[in-house]
Amino acid sequence: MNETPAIHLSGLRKTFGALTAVDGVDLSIRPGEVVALLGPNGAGKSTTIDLALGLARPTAGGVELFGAPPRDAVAAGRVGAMLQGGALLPTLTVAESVALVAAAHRHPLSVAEALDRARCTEIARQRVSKLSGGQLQRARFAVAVVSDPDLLFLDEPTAAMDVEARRTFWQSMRAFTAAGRTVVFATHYLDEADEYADRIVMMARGRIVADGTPAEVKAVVSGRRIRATAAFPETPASTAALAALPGVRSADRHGDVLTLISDDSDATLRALIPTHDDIHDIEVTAHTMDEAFLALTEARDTEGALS
Ligand SMILES: Nc1ncnc2c1ncn2[C@@H]1O[C@H](COP(=O)(O)OP(=O)(O)OP(=O)(O)O)[C@@H](O)[C@H]1O
Repeated sequence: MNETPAIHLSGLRKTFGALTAVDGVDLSIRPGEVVALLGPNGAGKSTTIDLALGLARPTAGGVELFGAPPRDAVAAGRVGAMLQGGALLPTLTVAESVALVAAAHRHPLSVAEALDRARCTEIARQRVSKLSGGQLQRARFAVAVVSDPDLLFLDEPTAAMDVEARRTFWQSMRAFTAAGRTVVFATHYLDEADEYADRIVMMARGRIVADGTPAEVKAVVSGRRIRATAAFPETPASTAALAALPGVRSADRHGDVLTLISDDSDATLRALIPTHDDIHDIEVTAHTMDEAFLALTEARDTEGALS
């Protein structure tokens, strides 16, 4: 394929003193892809976005947007962004904020069109200082799309929104991406990434630990933890028998407390209960995202990237 990528990051690194925030990221995103950057706090998502936009200088490695340095793509109005720290002037109305940014671009949308796309028409005359968290995010989205960009970066766009506001936000995003634009959004939420992205790039500790379709990435992180209290004696043979149950990835026992990590908790429980009638207080929980990221980071450290 010889299409120029919308985003090309190669060997990207960023250190802050002794801390490595981005640790050798290679990533190519095609025009039209909607990509979620998924990861826990401190994974390096915001720093990667800042580097991609040319707002921070990499310690090593390179960034190209549409085959050119970020500043060229930004100057050409091809890139929009909604960043975590991006403030709007509190005394302006929403419409004035959008108009101000539109004036800085060569081929902007009309203010009315940008407000409409961001579902901001009814709050157009409100002052920024009076907006709720969700309204403020919509206003920031209107500002990000007024240049009619081909590529949009969104850093945790729904952070301050309730469920309804999130739904409205993603509807306007769908309308934006239906026209073939490229979107990269950072999020902590697997469900949000699953529902709205074509591709999920998972980051942990500054690195990419998984990269694939939502179905592929969900399969990697969807393990369940089964915890139970066991009365039977702890022997190597009893632990090995637990580890051999269907779906079990690992079996661990500390005193009476048994912990199984399973890829198929239903199958594991169906086999466990008939053969172990002396266990009780069974509890099944989803892996937390942090546990999944940790497991992936450790797997990558020992086996190479899971992608
Ligand atoms: N300007 C800075 N100076 C020093 N350290 C920084 C700076 N910016 C980020 N960091 C550190 O780099 C690491 C990565 O931060 P980053 O904000 O990129 O992560 P993130 O994945 O976006 O996290 P979050 O989801 O909390 O926004 C963190 O440990 C953070 O404290």
